[in-house]
Amino acid sequence: MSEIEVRHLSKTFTQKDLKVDALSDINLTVEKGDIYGIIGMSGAGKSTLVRCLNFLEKPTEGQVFIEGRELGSMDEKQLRKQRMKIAMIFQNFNLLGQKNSIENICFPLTIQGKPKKEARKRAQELLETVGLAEKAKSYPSQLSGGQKQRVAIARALACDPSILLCDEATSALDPQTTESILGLLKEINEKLGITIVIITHQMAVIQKICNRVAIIENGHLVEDGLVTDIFAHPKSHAARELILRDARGEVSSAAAQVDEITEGQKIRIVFSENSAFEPVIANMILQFGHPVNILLANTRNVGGVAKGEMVLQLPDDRDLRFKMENYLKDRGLELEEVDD
Ligand SMILES: Nc1ncnc2c1ncn2[C@@H]1O[C@H](COP(=O)(O)OP(=O)(O)OP(=O)(O)O)[C@@H](O)[C@H]1O
Repeated sequence: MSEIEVRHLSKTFTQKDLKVDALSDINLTVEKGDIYGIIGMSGAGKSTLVRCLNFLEKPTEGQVFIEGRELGSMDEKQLRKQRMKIAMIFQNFNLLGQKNSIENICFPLTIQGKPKKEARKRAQELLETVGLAEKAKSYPSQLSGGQKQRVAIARALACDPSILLCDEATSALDPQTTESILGLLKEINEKLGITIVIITHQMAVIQKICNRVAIIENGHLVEDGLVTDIFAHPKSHAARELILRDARGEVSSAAAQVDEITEGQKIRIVFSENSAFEPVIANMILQFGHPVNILLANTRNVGGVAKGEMVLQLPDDRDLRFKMENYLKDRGLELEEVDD
C-alpha cells in the first residue's frame, strides 16, 4: 500500500466571477520512506497540491488516500486525528513569537492533552534530535533562520508523524543553512522512517535529497519519476527549463556565455563523472578540425551519485553538426537539444 495516493485531483478556486484552475487531474503516488519532491515555477500549484494532501485545502474533484484511507470519506474528527500524523513545516517557520523553543515544541503536545512534564521531556529530546539542545529557552527572535527551522522541525515531529510535508522549507535560507537543514531532513527520513514530501522551486534541493520527483506546470503534472532518470533524460519542457535554470545559476560565468551566444544548435549531454567524456570531445574536435563551444560544464550530486553535464554549441553548418552528433552518439552519449 502506498503512503500517499492522489487520484484525479483537481482544484478550482472561485472568487465572484473569477475561476482559477489551480490543479487539473493530478495523479501521483508516494511510497513509504520516499523523499518525494514536487517542483514547479511560481504559481504552478505546488502549495495548493501540498495543502490538498492533508485536506487543509479540499479538492474540487478527485481523491487523496493516506495509507489506503481516503481523506474525503472522513468526518472532521477523523480528519483532525489523521492530520496529527501529517506534520508540516513552512518557509516562514510559523513559530509562536511569545513562546521559547521548548514551549513552541510542547504546544501541539499540550493541545493533545499530554501532561506538561511529559511534554517538556519529549520537547527536550526533540531539541536534541535537531541539534539545538542549548537553545531551549531562546525565543524565535533570538534564533537564526536555520535555528528557527530546526525548532519548527522539532515541533513537527512532536506528534510522531508518519509524513512530513515541507512547503518551501529552505527557500528563506542561505545555501549553507539550506544544506544543513536538508541534511537534517534526510537524517529524519532515514532514522525515524518518516516519509517526506518537499515542495520547492529549486532543482538543487530535489537533487540533493529526493529520490522521486513530480514536475508541476500550470496546474498539470507534466512529468514524474526517479530523480536520477529525470535529471539524465528530462522529457518535459518544464523539467529541462528547471534543470538548466539551476545549472546556469551555479555556473554564473558560463551563464554569461549562454546569454551572449544565441546562434547555433545547443545540445545537453549528461554523463557519469568517471566516464571518459573529455577525451571524446577533444577527439571529436581533432577529427572534424572544427571547434565547439562549451557553454556549460558542471558536476552535480544527483541522488548521491556524481553526474556531469555539459551544454555544447555545435557549428552552424548542418552537415558538420549532424556528423558531430552521430560521433557523440556512436560513443554511447545521449544528447538532447536545448532551447534558447
Ligand atoms: N485561495 C486562493 N484563491 C484563489 N486563487 C488561489 C488561491 N490559492 C492559490 N490560488 C491560485 O492558484 C494558483 C496556484 O497557486 P499556488 O500557491 O498553489 O502555486 P505555487 O506553485 O505554490 O506558487 P509559489 O511557488 O509562488 O508559492 C495560482 O494561480 C494562485 O493565484
